[in-house]
This record gives sequence, structure tokens and C-alpha cells, in this order.
Amino acid sequence: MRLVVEGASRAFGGVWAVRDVSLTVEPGELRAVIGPNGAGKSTLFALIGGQLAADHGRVRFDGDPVERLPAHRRARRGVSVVFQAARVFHGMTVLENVMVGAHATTRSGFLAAALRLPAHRRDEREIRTAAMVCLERTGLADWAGRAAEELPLGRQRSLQLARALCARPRLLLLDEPASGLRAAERERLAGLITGLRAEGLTILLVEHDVAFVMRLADRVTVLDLGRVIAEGTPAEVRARPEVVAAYLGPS
Ligand SMILES: Nc1ncnc2c1ncn2[C@@H]1O[C@H](COP(=O)(O)OP(=O)(O)OP(=O)(O)O)[C@@H](O)[C@H]1O
Repeated sequence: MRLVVEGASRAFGGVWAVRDVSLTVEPGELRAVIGPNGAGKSTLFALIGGQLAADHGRVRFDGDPVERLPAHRRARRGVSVVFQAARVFHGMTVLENVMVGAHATTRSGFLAAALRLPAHRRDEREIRTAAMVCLERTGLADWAGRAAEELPLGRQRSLQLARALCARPRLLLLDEPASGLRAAERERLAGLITGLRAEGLTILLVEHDVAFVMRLADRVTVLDLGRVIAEGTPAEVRARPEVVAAYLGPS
């Protein structure tokens, strides 16, 4: 999917969290958004996913304006969000948590499910199979029958990613996926993200760990005080004096 943000702005209590931000992410690109605390990264992310409405500006998915659509309708257009805070459904197994992600895309829909029509039972089987594939990809297959809340943090993050993938997104938004993860978990995540990108998924990654994003991203957008202060390849961005001043510091 091609993502275009045009002049997006959002204020809280008269203070701009995101101000006149424009960016274009090409299909299949892995774009990182970095910047100091309070730069507006999470706000921008929510303006794209639809969790927040913009005060001004446009968001386009493959050319179509979506800025007036609520989050669930943007999800149906192919965007999946993995939030930083672990959000797993307690009282459900790991497999059931992932199956929830696929229900949005089933053909038979709610009525068939309620009446337990054959189409629904076939969908259930398909969903279970698809969910297992997502669990295998994220290294969670062995945990499928466990209660989701028993998973350690790193695995809960993987579970959210598995659930997002099960909705078969065309644009994946990852909010600080590496935060709180141990080195080995970080490596596994980096490998998984690289694999998704290789398959042509468009990915927007908000992350504090600069080394992590510089290694993975095709291009990097740097925010400071709600504005874009630089954009380019990791090497270009790292060399920009304003980025060093605002964020990276001299090396
Ligand atoms: N719901 C909100 N209500 C009021 N102010 C908010 C809200 N969300 C964000 N802000 C403010 O908007 C600005 C941008 O915040 P945002 O969380 O988008 O930055 P960030 O770059 O994601 O920061 P961090 O790296 O700390 O997560 C900050 O000044 C923040 O205090």
C-alpha cells in the first residue's frame, strides 16, 4: 500500500503535537519515524491508524482519503496496528487471541457465525489454520494452547504482531516494537520485520532504539516538536547536523 500524509496537524490544549507533517511511504517500503520524547511520533501514528482525528490535513491509502474514517474502517482498508502497550486478551489462549485478528476478514460474517452455518464452520477452520501459520511465523506455535497472559513481555509483543498479521494487512504500523525486549528477542523481531518487508508489506515503524531502526529502515523520518526536521536514508539522516543537534548527539 502507498501511504501519503499531507499537512497533518493535531493540537492538544492549544499545543501542536503534530504540525503540518507530510510524508509518503511507497509500497513495500520500511519507513522508520524517530525523534526525541514528545516529538509527536505516537500522535502521528494514531492519525494514520485512525485512533485520533487530525485537526487539518489528509491521510491517503493508495490515493483514497481516509482521514475521516474511524480506526476500524481504516483497518478494513488494510492497515494493522501493533501498539506499544501489550494488549492481549486475558482468559483466552494464544491461538484464540490471534484468531480474533482474522475474524474481521472472514467472508461469512456475523450472521453466519451466530446461526453456525456451514460457511461459518468452514471459516472457523480456515481462521484456525491461518492463525497457526501466523503463530509459526512469530515463533509462538509451541505456545498456542497457553493462556495469553502467561506469556513473557517479548512473547506478548510477538502475539500482537501475529494477530496483526492474521488480518492480512497491506500497511503495518509498529509502535516501539523493540521497547522492553531483551537482546535475543530484539534480534528475532528484527528478523521477522525484515522478512515481512521482503514479502512486500509496507511498514511504518516508530522506535526509540536508533541502532535498531537504522539497520532495518529503507528511509527515516525525523520529527522534533511536531515537525519533520529531516528525511532520507539512514546514512543521510545520520549525517544531518539538525538531527545530531536535536536527537542523536555527536558520536
Ligand atoms: N492525549 C493527549 N493529551 C494531551 N497531550 C498529548 C496527548 N498525546 C500527546 N500529547 C502531547 O503531544 C506531544 C507529542 O506527544 P507524542 O506522544 O505524540 O510524542 P512521542 O514522540 O510519541 O513521544 P514519546 O517518544 O515520549 O512516546 C507531547 O507534548 C505530548 O505531551
